[in-house]
Formats: sequence, C-alpha cells, structure tokens
Amino acid sequence: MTLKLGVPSKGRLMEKTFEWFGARGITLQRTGNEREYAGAVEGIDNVSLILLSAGEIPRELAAGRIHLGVTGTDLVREKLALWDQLVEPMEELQFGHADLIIAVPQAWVDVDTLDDLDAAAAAFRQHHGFRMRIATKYHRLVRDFLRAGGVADYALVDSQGATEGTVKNETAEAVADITSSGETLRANHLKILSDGLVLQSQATLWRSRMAEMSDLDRKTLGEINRRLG
Ligand SMILES: Nc1ncnc2c1ncn2[C@@H]1O[C@H](COP(=O)(O)OP(=O)(O)OP(=O)(O)O)[C@@H](O)[C@H]1O
Ligand SMILES: O=P(O)(O)OC[C@H]1O[C@H](OP(=O)(O)OP(=O)(O)O)[C@H](O)[C@@H]1O
Repeated sequence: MTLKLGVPSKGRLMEKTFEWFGARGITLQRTGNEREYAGAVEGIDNVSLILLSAGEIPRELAAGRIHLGVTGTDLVREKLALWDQLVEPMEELQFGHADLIIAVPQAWVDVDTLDDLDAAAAAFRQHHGFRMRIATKYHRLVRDFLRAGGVADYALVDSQGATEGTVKNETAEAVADITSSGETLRANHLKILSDGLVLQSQATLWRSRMAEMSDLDRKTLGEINRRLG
C-alpha cells in the first residue's frame, strides 16, 4: 500500500499544485500521453499520484480512497456535510483564491443587500407567479447562506458552468458563483450584493480522516509534514 495523493487532473490548479510540491522537493508529473490520466512521484517514497477532477476530490477523501488531496475550500464545504469530521486541512496553498458571491443584474438599482434581494424576491413572485431563480452549482452553501440572511422566496436552479450567462439567457434572475478578478461578472452586467460574500476559498491540502493507514503510510505522512515546514 502507498499513501495516495489526489491532485486536480488539469488546468491551472494542477500546474500550481505541481509547482507547490516541487518547491518542497516532491516532483509530481503526468506520465503517458497528453490525454492519459496517469501520474508519477519522485523525491519521496511510498506516495502515489491520483489525478482526479477537482470536484470529485472531496468525495474520494471522505470515502477514504485517497489519503491526501488538493482542492478548493469551496468544493469541500459544498460537497461534504460535516466536512470537518471527514477531512482535516493541512495547509492553505496560497493560490486558487476565489470568492463565492451572490450577484444580481446591474440594472437592479434598488437591490444592493440581502434585505433588498428578499424584498425583490417577494415582489417578483407576486408579479410573475413563480419564484425568483438563482443559478448556482453551490446548492448547500447558498441555501444555508440565504437562510441565515433571511432571504426566503427564491428557487435555486442548477448551473454547472457558464453560470453568469444564465441571466442573459433568461433561465435565472440572479447567480451565486465564484469570482476571482470580477471580469466575468462585469462582462455579464452583474453586480455583487454588498453583503453577498458567501465564502472565501483557496486551494488547500487536505488529509482524509477516513483513510486507513499502515505504519509506513504514517511515516510517509510525517515526512510530508516535515517538508511543509
Ligand atoms: N477563476 C478562478 N480563479 C481562481 N480559482 C478558481 C477560479 N475558478 C475556479 N476556481 C477554483 O478552482 C477549483 C476548481 O473549480 P471547478 O470545479 O470550477 O473546476 P473545473 O475546472 O470545472 O474542474 P472539474 O470540472 O474537473 O471538476 C475550485 O476550488 C474553485 O474555487
Ligand atoms: O472573476 P473571474 O476572474 O472572471 O473568474 C470567474 C469565473 O471563473 C470560473 O469559471 P471557469 O473558468 O472555471 O468556468 P465555468 O464557467 O465552467 O465554471 C467561475 O465559474 C467564473 O465563471
């Protein structure tokens, strides 16, 4: 058995994660051809690299199928109820920063806060006969946040990508999505509510509380912890 490390299989998150481990003497690389999801580890013994979708890493950690994993705080909190019983954050990696926010059309000049949104939602329902729709892939986080903020009269609609486009496409009236530079929101004529910050996220190295570990795995984890400094 080896210590299994789950890392996002593509894009900036994968590249930055490889760089981060590389700076600590642990070389991670994709092997095989460009499209093959196989990986290799050098610079430390008894670790195997598992390349996975960032969104699936929380589930794999919770099931104990991987011992360590890199993914965003947003995905762990969204996908795992009682996340802190299943995983433990070992290190924030200082990249992949993104804010999960609630945004509405810039044209809604009277809506700047959650209170305003609640009032607009009630008026919307009365006028249209159906609930104001908020598009998101972060159902758990957004529902909890809106409940705490006193917003009641809305319906979540699922959007797994290009979420900011749903308003223009008239499949939602508002969105809850992550933003980094803010460019996508601006380009789609959306504005963030002044009290609409749900969560600040960044890429984080997590340890599974559920994975079985041999004595050798424990020694390897100790060595990784030592390299984290
Ligand atoms: N523009 C961005 N800037 C910084 N971080 C981002 C940005 N977009 C996404 N992230 C972060 O990257 C992580 C992965 O996001 P997401 O699930 O959207 O990835 P993906 O590329 O669609 O991956 P997959 O489809 O393979 O699961 C999340 O933790 C998210 O917060
Ligand atoms: O604030 P910005 O810097 O413009 O970044 C925000 C965008 O980045 C993410 O999308 P991604 O590129 O991951 O594509 P997606 O639409 O498939 O989620 C996110 O969903 C936003 O759309």
